[in-house]
Amino acid sequence: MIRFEHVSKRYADGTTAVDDLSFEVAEGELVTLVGPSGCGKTTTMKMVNRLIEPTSGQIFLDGEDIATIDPVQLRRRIGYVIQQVGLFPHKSVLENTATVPHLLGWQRAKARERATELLDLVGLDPSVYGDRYPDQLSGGQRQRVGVARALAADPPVLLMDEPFGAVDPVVREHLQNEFLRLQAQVRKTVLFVTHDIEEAVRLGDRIAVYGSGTIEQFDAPAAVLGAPATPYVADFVGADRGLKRLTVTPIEPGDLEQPPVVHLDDPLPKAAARLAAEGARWAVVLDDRDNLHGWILADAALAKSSGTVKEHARRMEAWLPVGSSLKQAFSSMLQNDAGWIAVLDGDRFLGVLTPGRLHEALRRSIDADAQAIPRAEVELQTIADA
Ligand SMILES: Nc1ncnc2c1ncn2[C@@H]1O[C@H](COP(=O)(O)OP(=O)(O)OP(=O)(O)O)[C@@H](O)[C@H]1O
Repeated sequence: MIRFEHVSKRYADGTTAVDDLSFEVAEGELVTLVGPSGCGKTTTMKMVNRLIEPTSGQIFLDGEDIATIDPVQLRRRIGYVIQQVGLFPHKSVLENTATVPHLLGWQRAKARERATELLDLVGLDPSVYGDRYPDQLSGGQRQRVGVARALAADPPVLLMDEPFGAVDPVVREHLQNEFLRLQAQVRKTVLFVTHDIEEAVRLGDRIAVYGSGTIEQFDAPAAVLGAPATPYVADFVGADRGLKRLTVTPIEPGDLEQPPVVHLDDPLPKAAARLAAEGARWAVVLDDRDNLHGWILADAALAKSSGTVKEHARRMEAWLPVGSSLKQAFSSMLQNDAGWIAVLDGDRFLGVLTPGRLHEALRRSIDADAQAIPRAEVELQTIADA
């Protein structure tokens, strides 16, 4: 979809910002460009929408050399989101979002309809925020409007230059999650610039790690973390690779524990007997369709009580869909102050992830990469057998 062939950019003062760069981004792929300040990420990105012209080399969009496309036409095919969102201060949120459809000559009603749909998509209720002005929004909300505006004309390509760089870490994580959900729906071809390796790992299907004007490694996040191509990359991704790996390691069904399960309509003595038989302190409570309801704690009174599990069950807030990252699991445990979290496939209960199992999954993932085999095939050695 986007292809760089031997692209270099030398500025008038002699600075070589980008040096003989060749790489390709597939359709629907999200590639993050990451590296320290001044390594040429922004220059790379701005050459795609011709805000900067290369000194040599060619860039192709969908097979077409962009040097042959009129820059205005080109930019209509490319959404652009930057850190200082650049919303028009005197236009409402809805009008800001409808900017490109207006420029493209869409009818007013159709442009407003599209803008409304997009605000919804980025998680801003149009009936609440549509008529506000940018200075009546938080930083995170302004960034969402920026994303909505960039998507308004449904361009196949999105360029995002540190779009979440100016918000605090909590809002940033929210925006990243929302953006991932959005991208799963809209599947744009995205180039995303960041200097934060954690963000690059979290969002990228692949990551381009920049050295000085060149790409040192272009690979899937797990490969960049697990097998850095050069000492420079190893240094850049940092010593706490194990922690970052939490971000890219999904929860798999094999990671889960199977605690005792009781149902909402079970009589309490039956539930108590179940817990006693398994020597468990708690059980997971499912409803009659085997969907997660919550959990129940073993206590002495349970066996003697009449009634059903329903009256004693507690709601479970800490749950995640299978495939979520171990990092999400870890933060959900911390946020909910829970010793375990339930893992679901749709509504179906699959099992629970405990801190011990989380740690094992992480070690398996590291060992699997070292041995280049699937995670499920790794046998963990304990200190005793080592
Ligand atoms: N107009 C310009 N004239 C001269 N040098 C420039 C110009 N724009 C950028 N540079 C230089 O080119 C190099 C690459 O800049 P670029 O903005 O692409 O880096 P970056 O990786 O995006 O950095 P940051 O993360 O700080 O935004 C830097 O050394 C920068 O100083």
